[in-house]
Amino acid sequence: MTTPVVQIVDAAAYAQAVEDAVTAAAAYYAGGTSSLDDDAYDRLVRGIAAWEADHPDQVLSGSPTGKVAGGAAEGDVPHTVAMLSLDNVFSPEQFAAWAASLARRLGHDVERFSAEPKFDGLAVAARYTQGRLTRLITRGDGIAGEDVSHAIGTVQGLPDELAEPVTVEVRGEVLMTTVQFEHANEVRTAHGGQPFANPRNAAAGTLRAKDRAYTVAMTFFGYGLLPLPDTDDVLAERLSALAHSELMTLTAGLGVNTTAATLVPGVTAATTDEVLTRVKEIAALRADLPFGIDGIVIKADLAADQQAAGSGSRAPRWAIAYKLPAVEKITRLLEVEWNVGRTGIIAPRGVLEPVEIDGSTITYATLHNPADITRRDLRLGDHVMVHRAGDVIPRIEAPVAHLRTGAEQPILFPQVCPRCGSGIDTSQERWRCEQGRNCHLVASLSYAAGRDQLDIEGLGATRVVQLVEAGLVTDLAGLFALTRDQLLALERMGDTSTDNLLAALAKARTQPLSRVLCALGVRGTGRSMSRRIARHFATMDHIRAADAEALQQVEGIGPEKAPSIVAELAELAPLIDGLAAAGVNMTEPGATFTPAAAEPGTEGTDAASTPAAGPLAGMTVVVTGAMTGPLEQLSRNQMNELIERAGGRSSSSVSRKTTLVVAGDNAGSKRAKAEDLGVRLATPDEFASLVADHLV
Ligand SMILES: NC(=O)c1ccc[n+]([C@@H]2O[C@H](COP(=O)([O-])OP(=O)(O)OC[C@H]3O[C@@H](n4cnc5c(N)ncnc54)[C@H](O)[C@@H]3O)[C@@H](O)[C@H]2O)c1
Ligand SMILES: [Zn+2]
Repeated sequence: MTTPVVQIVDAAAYAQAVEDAVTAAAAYYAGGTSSLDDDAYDRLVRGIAAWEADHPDQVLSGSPTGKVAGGAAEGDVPHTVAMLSLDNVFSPEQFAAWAASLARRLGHDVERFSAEPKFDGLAVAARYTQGRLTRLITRGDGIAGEDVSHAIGTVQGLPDELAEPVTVEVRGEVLMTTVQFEHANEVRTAHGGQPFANPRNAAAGTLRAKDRAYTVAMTFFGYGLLPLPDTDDVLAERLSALAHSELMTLTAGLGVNTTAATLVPGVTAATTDEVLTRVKEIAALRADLPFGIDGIVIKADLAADQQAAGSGSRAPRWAIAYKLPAVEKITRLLEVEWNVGRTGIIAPRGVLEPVEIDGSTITYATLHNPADITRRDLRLGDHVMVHRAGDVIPRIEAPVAHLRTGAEQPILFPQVCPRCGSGIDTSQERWRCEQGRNCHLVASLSYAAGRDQLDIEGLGATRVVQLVEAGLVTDLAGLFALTRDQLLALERMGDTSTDNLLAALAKARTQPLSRVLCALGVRGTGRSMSRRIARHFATMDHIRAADAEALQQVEGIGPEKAPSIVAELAELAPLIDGLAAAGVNMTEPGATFTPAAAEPGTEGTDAASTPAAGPLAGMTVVVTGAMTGPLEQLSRNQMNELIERAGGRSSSSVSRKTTLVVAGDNAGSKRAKAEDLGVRLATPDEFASLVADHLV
């Protein structure tokens, strides 16, 4: 898996690319505030390298290629032995080619490899004098680094004192575990600071920061042990002769954290195949690790092989980084949705500008709870670092705060349950609908009682909650079994309200089939689809008898929707039976069912061609603007019902297929479009007289 490179077309583009890369690297190493994610940076640098390979005489001296830290970092504490970077491979083939070239250089196969995780943090050298930690130095440009000794004491795994009073340098990676990162951002934002975009940036920024009002913990993993000028000769000689794996055992023995303490300890391997097996194992465990890794480091284990191979100016020849696909990308947070789970938990979910991570396009990411959003100071429109590893649901790691423009908006939290409209229990971090598991029932009953469905006046959300909480209703059919006494026993239900509700329920029983069907809330059957189905099949029995193929006779139902409607109706069978038993109407007035012709798909089998009678027969009608006169009280849905009762088809957009546009007051673009296309226009009054016989 190789990430495609950025294509550089000419010298000007090359110069720009170099400038962009140097700026990004400087920001990255200085405080973790690059505007590029690693993948974007790596593609840029590979593009630069590709161009330089073709134009060796035009390489700019500022180019990041071939330099430690892209030439962007420096320092004034010289390293005793250069602290280099690593070359990369991305596939088994590239790894095999590297091993083969190393073997050629050595004159024999590598005696033994070591393989260990490549920690995604930053390299430091920790100098111990007679067992005491005296100095902490960054990698810098590889030759000299920056003194960050102020961080001593905040890095777990790097003891102040070793188990033995030896003078040595331990090299390794400082990082933040996921938990340390979340804590660091919480503390930081609580102090009015901006959150770090990811653990690596957080570690880089924290390690270099001096005089902060607060301290946050980091973690160290050692992967190198070498003598210092003051190390006694015996030890110095011993360290220079030990294999990498032996040095690691020694390091752990001195009390320093190493890979041995992780789920993915370093191992040795005799062959490249064994190495590749280990690479796969580590890759598979990546998502479960409590810290980030971006690859596997493979080293020639024996000191003799290392010494024979030597090092280049940027990287040793005896080690290679087998890079794993990037799991982090920067994208934008467009919206936050609030979804209600089965148990009533109201969970936020981020809607992202689609971004590809490791071959999948990511459009959503989990956000845990409202407190989490506040803690991380997330805003709508923010650039965010999105993390996705393995099959784990993508998560927003943090905002990329330094990319803010000021146009970002606060994320609004819901005031009521977004599904059923009840109150929200905010006493815990995870918000929950006060209805808990009943939330869904309250929502579906409220929907069924709505104006465009059964239109049950007096049955608002509050009353539904009351009925559900009193245990009087457990499904839609239960509404029709409510007795006068039961209702009277409820709080705030007097004689009048009770009678009104019972009358509204009696009226609801007589609603046309289209509205009953809509009230069931079958996915994919909103108002207009319910009307089309009801007009096509005329009775609930015909609908229930229809298979997926028969359902596809209805305009707008395709091969995907049909089976899911059939399945959902089958699931709803007991409820539909209950409604029928409660006396709810199951027929569509004015509609007759004509079974489809034997050959499906031929002329005359779709709903539109079911010969419809009425003044609007064969017409497609669009309503726009405010209705007046006899139509004034009608909702859009009721207007559409009227159109269909009168034999027409209702539509919401004007096209060449539109036959009539009913344009009321303040009709805007639809009216203009109708005029453009020469579609017939009618005022609400003209239309009312046209369909007078069908007005109820
Ligand atoms: N986003 C940006 O703008 C930006 C800018 C510059 C660099 N970067 C990123 O930094 C990386 C390149 O930086 P680099 O030169 O520091 O190299 P690197 O991180 O790819 O590899 C070398 C480093 O790996 C580390 N390492 C981790 N585990 C190790 C182990 N077990 N053994 C030995 N070394 C181990 C050491 O710190 C070593 O210096 C790239 O991934 C690049 O994307 C990003
Ligand atoms: Zn709810």
